[in-house]
Amino acid sequence: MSPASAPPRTASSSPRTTARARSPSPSSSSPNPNLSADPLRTPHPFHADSEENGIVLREFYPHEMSNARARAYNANELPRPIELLNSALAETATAREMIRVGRAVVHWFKMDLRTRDNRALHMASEKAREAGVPLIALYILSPQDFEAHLTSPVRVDFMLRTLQVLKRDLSSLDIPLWVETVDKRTQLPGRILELMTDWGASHLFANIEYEVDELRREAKLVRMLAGKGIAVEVAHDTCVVPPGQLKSGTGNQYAVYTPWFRTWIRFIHDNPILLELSDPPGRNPETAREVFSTLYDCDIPSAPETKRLEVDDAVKLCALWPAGEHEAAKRLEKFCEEDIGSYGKNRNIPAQQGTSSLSVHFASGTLSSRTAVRTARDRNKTKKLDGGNEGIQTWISEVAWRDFYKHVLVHWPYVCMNKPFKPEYSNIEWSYDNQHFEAWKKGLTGFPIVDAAMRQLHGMGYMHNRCRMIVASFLSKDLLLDWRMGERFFMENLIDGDFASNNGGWGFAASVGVDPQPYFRIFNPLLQSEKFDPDGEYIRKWVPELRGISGKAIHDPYGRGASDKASKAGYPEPIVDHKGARERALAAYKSGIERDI
Ligand SMILES: Cc1cc2nc3c(=O)[nH]c(=O)nc-3n(C[C@H](O)[C@H](O)[C@H](O)COP(=O)(O)OP(=O)(O)OC[C@H]3O[C@@H](n4cnc5c(N)ncnc54)[C@H](O)[C@@H]3O)c2cc1C
Repeated sequence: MSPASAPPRTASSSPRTTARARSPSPSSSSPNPNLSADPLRTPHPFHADSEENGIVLREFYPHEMSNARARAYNANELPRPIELLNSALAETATAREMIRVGRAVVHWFKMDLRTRDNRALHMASEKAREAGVPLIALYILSPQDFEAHLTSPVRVDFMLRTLQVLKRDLSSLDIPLWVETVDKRTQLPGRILELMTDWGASHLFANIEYEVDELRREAKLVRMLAGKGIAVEVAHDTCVVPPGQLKSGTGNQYAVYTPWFRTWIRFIHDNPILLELSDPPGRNPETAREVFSTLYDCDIPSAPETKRLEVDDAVKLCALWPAGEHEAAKRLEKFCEEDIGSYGKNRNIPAQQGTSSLSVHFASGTLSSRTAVRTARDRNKTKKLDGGNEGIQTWISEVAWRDFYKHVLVHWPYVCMNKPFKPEYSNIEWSYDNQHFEAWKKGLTGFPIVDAAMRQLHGMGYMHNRCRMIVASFLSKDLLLDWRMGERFFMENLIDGDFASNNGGWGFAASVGVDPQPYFRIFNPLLQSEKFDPDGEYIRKWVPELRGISGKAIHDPYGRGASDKASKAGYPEPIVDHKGARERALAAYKSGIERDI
């Protein structure tokens, strides 16, 4: 669910909270900053200026980890958070085995908000069934976690709507869903212990979340509860292949996708159980409603104030993104029925509905990637993931990216600490030009494809993958802005915000992640626009100022003889010259990487 955490911010920068700043109307005048203007150089939170105990201090936690500490992880000199959890499980294994089932078994829902094909929920249900006791479902809402993890208001709204669906589904099986808000995130383990004790429950089941905070918290919880005679049992669920399973020929974790993907496929072929789907929970014993009567009419809370949507936005988003696992299943079915065959051809064209739009469901756990891969595979004429229909193969390879970035996060946990994958990339000198950042955020850069994409984000809480790459490359290469500002802004605004995928995507586009290619991977926004939005359909949809411009000028109105129309409509001139910006970026990357540290 989250990276290493940050403390609550004073104000939400989300465009859709009740205190939001609206996207400009087509006719409104824009700041239109350009490179020659004197830029505002207000210090930004990511602008480091002091160092203490090897950690670069920044205004907001998480601090960037020092290069020395990151290298210590790479040299296997520091235990990774997953290892802390594994040690806690190993050390308590005997004690946990001896714990007899109490009056109930509990499943703790986190980012796995579904009943179907949910590994830990299935284990919990089986445990309860074998012992003939009720299963209780628990969800703990932590506003501090939302702040710390930069969860967007659209995402919070989606999760709360999903909880309503989940509550109904569980209730139809006589399983109560107890939802509680915990003010301070540090109180969460203690509160779980209190609830388990009150309910007389002996076993807590949960799926593993792979972010640093969560792994550390779960390791503590396993030990703390074992000491009180309560067993915590965890399951790998969110990835098709659990992190840590795939090693290169030299026994190392892969940092490059293509060889990793080949091994991922082979591993699944060798372990078909990975695509076996778990049954949903069974019905609770009839006595459950009597014994735990107070747990059945628990209300789903509304969003914390800083994460609340305006009413009109809430209505719009509810229609755009219907919540819950049934919607996910319907969407998956429709995509596999109608679109997957042409996915390879259409997936890069943002004006088309060529992709599945399932990321919101993966991120909230209303759909498992196992179910997705299995469903797609079952449509194919072969059981091999790398054979048969090309569209199916390509889509499965995209779902695999999600696994890949989680594997990366688990092995190199310092990417959670605002750290580039290669420590030496920390030396690149970024810009903190606020006018540029504002223009990028608002979709007023004067680069139509960039502006369309940013406005899609504001309008839908979502952006097409091709456009995510374009705007991320534009921010980090053309504007040379610190990529972490963009990464954060995405998390604060995406409905499918997922730490590992977002961090991986930004790492790819800004060349600070695994397999960085700074000297080759600099997107030309104009060429991208012409190639992937050839008729300008996507641009016209999201940038109404440009609707009156026809032909190729849509991609570059000021460079292609449509200046009058564009400026009359209030559309800004380009804030940078791409060619010059490219040279500047190359020089900055080169000098940063080569600087000795
Ligand atoms: C800068 C940047 C930031 C991103 N941030 C996120 C994020 O916060 N959350 C998120 O889920 N995805 C993120 N992505 C990946 C990708 O853009 C989205 O997953 C995709 O656009 C979702 O649309 P879809 O469901 O229609 O995808 P489809 O094309 O239908 O793909 C199916 C699924 O495969 C997975 N997938 C596809 N491409 C990627 C990828 N490049 N990386 C990881 N998983 C992938 C997703 O789970 C997606 O739902 C980011 C990409 C970039 C370049």
